[in-house]
Parts: sequence; C-alpha cells; structure tokens
Amino acid sequence: MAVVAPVITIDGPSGAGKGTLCKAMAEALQWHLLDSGAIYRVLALAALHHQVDIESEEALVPIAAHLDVRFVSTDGELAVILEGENVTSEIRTQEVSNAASKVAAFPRVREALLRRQRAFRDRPGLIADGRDMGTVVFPDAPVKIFLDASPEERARRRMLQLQQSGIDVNFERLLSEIKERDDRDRNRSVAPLVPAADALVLDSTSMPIEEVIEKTIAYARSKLDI
Ligand SMILES: Nc1ncnc2c1ncn2[C@@H]1O[C@H](COP(=O)(O)OP(=O)(O)OP(=O)(O)O)[C@@H](O)[C@H]1O
Ligand SMILES: Nc1ccn([C@@H]2O[C@H](COP(=O)(O)O)[C@@H](O)[C@H]2O)c(=O)n1
Repeated sequence: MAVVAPVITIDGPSGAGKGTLCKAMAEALQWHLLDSGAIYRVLALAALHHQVDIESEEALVPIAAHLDVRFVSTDGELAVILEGENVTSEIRTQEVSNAASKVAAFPRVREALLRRQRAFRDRPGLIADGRDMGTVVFPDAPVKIFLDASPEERARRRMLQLQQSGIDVNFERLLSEIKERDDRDRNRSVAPLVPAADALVLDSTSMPIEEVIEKTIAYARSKLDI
C-alpha cells in the first residue's frame, strides 16, 4: 500500500505570520510548501485581467478550473507565474487581497481548486498555508496549527512590511480592511476560517516570530517521527 506523505497545516487570519512560519518550516524540514492563498490571489488577478465579474460564481468557476498557474522556485524564493507572466508582486496588492477573499467565498470556486491543492502533497512531506488546510483540504493531517494574533497587531505588522517596501499606508484603513477580510473569511458558508478541532492554537500577538517557529517545529517533531 502506498504511504501518503505527512502534512503540517498552518491556518489563520491575514498577517498572523503563517507565510513566514511556513517558509521557515519548509526550509528546516526540507519539505514541500503550499501557499494556498496565492492560488486564490492568482484566480482573482486572472479574473481582473480578463474583466470577469468577481461577484459572479458562474463566471469564476471555469477560470478556476483552467487556471494556468505555475510556482517556480528560484534561489529559495517562489515565483508565481500566471499565463506565462511573473505576477509574484502583483498578487500582493490590496486590490487583489480584497478580490481574493471575495472569490474565495464561492463554494463551487473552492471545489474547483481542491484537487490542485491536494496535488502538492508529496514525500517527504508538505507544509500547507491557508485558511481551511486543516479543516477541509487535508483533514487527515497529523499536525495542525492555528496561528492567530489581534487585528491591531496584524495591521501594525502589515504597515511595517509595506513601509519597508516604500509604500506609505494609513493604519486605520489597513485595520479596517483586515477586519473586513477576517469577517468575510470567518462568516462564509463554506470552509470558514476556524481552527480544526484537533489544531494547536498559537496566539502570536506578543510572541516573536523566532519563538513561533521554534514552538511549532518542536510540536511537529513531538507528533511525528522526524
Ligand atoms: N510573531 C511576529 N512578530 C512580529 N512580526 C511578525 C510576526 N510574524 C510575522 N511577522 C511579520 O508580519 C508580516 C506578515 O507576516 P506573514 O506574511 O507571514 O503573514 P501571513 O499570515 O502569511 O499573512 P497573509 O495571510 O496575508 O499572507 C511580515 O512582515 C512578518 O515578518
Ligand atoms: N486556504 C485559503 C487560503 C486563502 N483564502 C482566501 O484568499 C485570501 C488571500 O489569502 P492570503 O493567505 O494570501 O492572505 C484570504 O483572505 C482568503 O479569503 C482562502 O479562502 N482559503
């Protein structure tokens, strides 16, 4: 019988530190990495490029089913290629972030992207970053983490991150966008953002990222024979 590769799921709201944690874990364990948010972002961008109504589930499903996206690893960084074009930076804008959380609320869109996400599962193992990794996409994952932080702290982190790339932003606006996106992700009818029943919940509001990484790796090692 084929042995399925283990998965460590990291779910949580925007700015909790999932991406940073997942990248560090994938490097430390030399496992594969799935950034599922990037898939929703690419879908949103494809819809915007093709002038497809992002409020129409009907119009989005065929785009989701035939999404021409590739993730290319170069020098330790993951480039996102949509229809042959490098969109790594473009998918991180506020416009695309908001559009991604809108397209992600449609059940048939999520269904169309399920198989693509599960295909990332491969030996020696997968670190899966998202909102429903532990509840829907990989419910049998042996290690599940739900990483949280207060909305104010997440907005502060995002503001610092944007300022470091030379983008000036208004804190109150950022906070309100984060809360709006949280609300949509938590209250949608399908795959809402909630911790899996068997997830370890970590609140990183007052925890340095180094400690988050250390705690998570120690927890994963205690649950898996690695
Ligand atoms: N524990 C922490 N303390 C301070 N800053 C942190 C912490 N964790 C992450 N950060 C910083 O917060 C910013 C957002 O982190 P990251 O991109 O990893 O969040 P995320 O959960 O993946 O967000 P999204 O879901 O929107 O992609 C980054 O600049 C990162 O360096
Ligand atoms: N498993 C997932 C991952 C993401 N989403 C939606 O995509 C938006 C962008 O995700 P980021 O992690 O890149 O910030 C996010 O706000 C979610 O609406 C999702 O639904 N499920």
